[in-house]
Amino acid sequence: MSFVSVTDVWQSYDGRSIIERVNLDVAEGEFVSIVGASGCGKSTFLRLLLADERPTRGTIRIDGGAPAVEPGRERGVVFQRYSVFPHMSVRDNIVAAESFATGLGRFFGAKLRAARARADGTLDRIGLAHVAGNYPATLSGGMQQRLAIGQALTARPRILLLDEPFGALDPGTRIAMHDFLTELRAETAMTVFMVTHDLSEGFKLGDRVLVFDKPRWDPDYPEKFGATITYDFDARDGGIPYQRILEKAPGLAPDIVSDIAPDIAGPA
Ligand SMILES: Nc1ncnc2c1ncn2[C@@H]1O[C@H](COP(=O)(O)OP(=O)(O)OP(=O)(O)O)[C@@H](O)[C@H]1O
Repeated sequence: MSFVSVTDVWQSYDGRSIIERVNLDVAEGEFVSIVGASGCGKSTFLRLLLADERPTRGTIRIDGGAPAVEPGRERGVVFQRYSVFPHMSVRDNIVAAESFATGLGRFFGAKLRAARARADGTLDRIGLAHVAGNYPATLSGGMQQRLAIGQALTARPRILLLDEPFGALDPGTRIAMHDFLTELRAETAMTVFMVTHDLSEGFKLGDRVLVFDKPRWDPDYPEKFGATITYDFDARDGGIPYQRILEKAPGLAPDIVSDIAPDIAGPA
């Protein structure tokens, strides 16, 4: 049985169709990468999974039920820009995230001490124990993003939603973060949805790579039709080498290829 089930989902804003006819079944523990041209509705799709918004049409089911409005234990989320609290120490960032995600309110006394001990366990796991007392501003970009992932994991969510989590990092840090995420995934068996602008990253980390694109196009009214999943590639065991994706998907729009994989795009 699928763990996340998306059936005929549409989303429009003020009559502008953003995504349409999206159908998807994801098993628990799968890692799903999402790519597509800028503005095609990838973040919108994540917000629907997060239940930040309700779809204009269609249904989303997580483990057979409607997604809870409060992400809490079910879903954790990480965005491209660091979402850490700058005025709190690294340890207190984890404590605050836990109290927020679990809806338990601020911790005091023995509960605070216990939460700090749990936070230290999380920091150990994400390699930040040595900077537990520091403020986030003293950390590198990669460390801040690890902290953001640590925050998302405090409530032990079953689904992790990542919106271009490594987009702001330099290439070396990015590769270190790939290793970190791969290890974390092996430990937790989480289901992951990751939006990325990098096809090679999508294939490296994902079990599947979904491409969002507009299959219908009205030149007089470009906003008439929304994007949907036009390809669902198997990326398990490395899948097809991403460089050869055009052999498998000759219909992949050139503007998408030049956006997500400029190294294999043909001349403009
Ligand atoms: N709440 C909203 N109200 C109105 N329009 C919105 C809203 N949220 C998103 N949009 C519009 O929907 C479109 C899709 O946005 P979205 O951020 O989902 O695209 P994206 O594929 O994630 O883009 P990018 O790759 O650039 O991050 C954009 O044109 C955006 O302006």
